[in-house]
Amino acid sequence: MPDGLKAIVADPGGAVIGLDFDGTLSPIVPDPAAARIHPDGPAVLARLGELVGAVVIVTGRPAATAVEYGSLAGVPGLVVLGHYGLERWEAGSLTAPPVHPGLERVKAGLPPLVAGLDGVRIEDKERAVAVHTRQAADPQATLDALREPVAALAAEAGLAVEPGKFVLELRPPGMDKGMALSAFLRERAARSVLFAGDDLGDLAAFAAVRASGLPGVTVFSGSSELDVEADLVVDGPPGVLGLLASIADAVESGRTG
Ligand SMILES: O=P(O)(O)OC[C@H]1O[C@H](O[C@H]2O[C@H](CO)[C@@H](O)[C@H](O)[C@H]2O)[C@H](O)[C@@H](O)[C@@H]1O
Repeated sequence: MPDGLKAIVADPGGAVIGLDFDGTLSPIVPDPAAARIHPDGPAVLARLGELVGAVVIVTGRPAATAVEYGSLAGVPGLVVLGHYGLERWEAGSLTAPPVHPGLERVKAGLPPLVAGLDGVRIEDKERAVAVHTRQAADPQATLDALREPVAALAAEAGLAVEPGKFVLELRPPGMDKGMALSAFLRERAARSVLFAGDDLGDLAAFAAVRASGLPGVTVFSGSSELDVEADLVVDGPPGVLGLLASIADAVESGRTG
């Protein structure tokens, strides 16, 4: 067992368990609106929420969408940091900054830019917009063709481009999953940390785990789409949830044994 996991099990009250949503708790599907948490997810997270210091989901989704698609409203103590940390959902309440003024510009500019590109989908997330190519005949070539014009539009609007699995997101700059996780670790005075993710946007959170100076574990939710170095590599959402359940088992057996 990696040292970070041993620290979590030995002192669960000081542990922060950070989790990405899409590709980590929810299997990747062609239509972003059809994504739902793995069936074991809500029960495993509810169990873990009773055992550790905090469970926090750090996602590119709006926080309320992750709560809805994850059936997560009943998870004890859960915090959801949406839009890469711009939004915070906790105990049923959402706090979020005003919508970035550049969003209007990109919402108007994107449809003509993708017109004629079959299978390209625009996801309007209110505080960000995502351009998806997963449903195009050649998702990678379509994504590559869009990189430059999307970057130019984002720059005009004062927005950042966040690349991911067959997606380019245009979102407000100045925040990422690493900054969000680091601030949360300080807020909770964490004594250990685990972060599980599957995509490029999660790398900042992996770096934050390493920079925290805490006993920590990075967990990559593996698939054929991306290869990333982490302390542990598991097989997609079932693998992540299996790992979380085994942490809960170990904590509980430490209490009784
Ligand atoms: O930070 P996350 O929770 O991983 O969210 C990142 C983006 O995930 C979603 O897109 C990804 O999942 C879709 C559903 O499985 C898939 O169709 C798409 O190809 C993936 O890129 C979501 O739609 C975005 O809004 C999230 O920001």
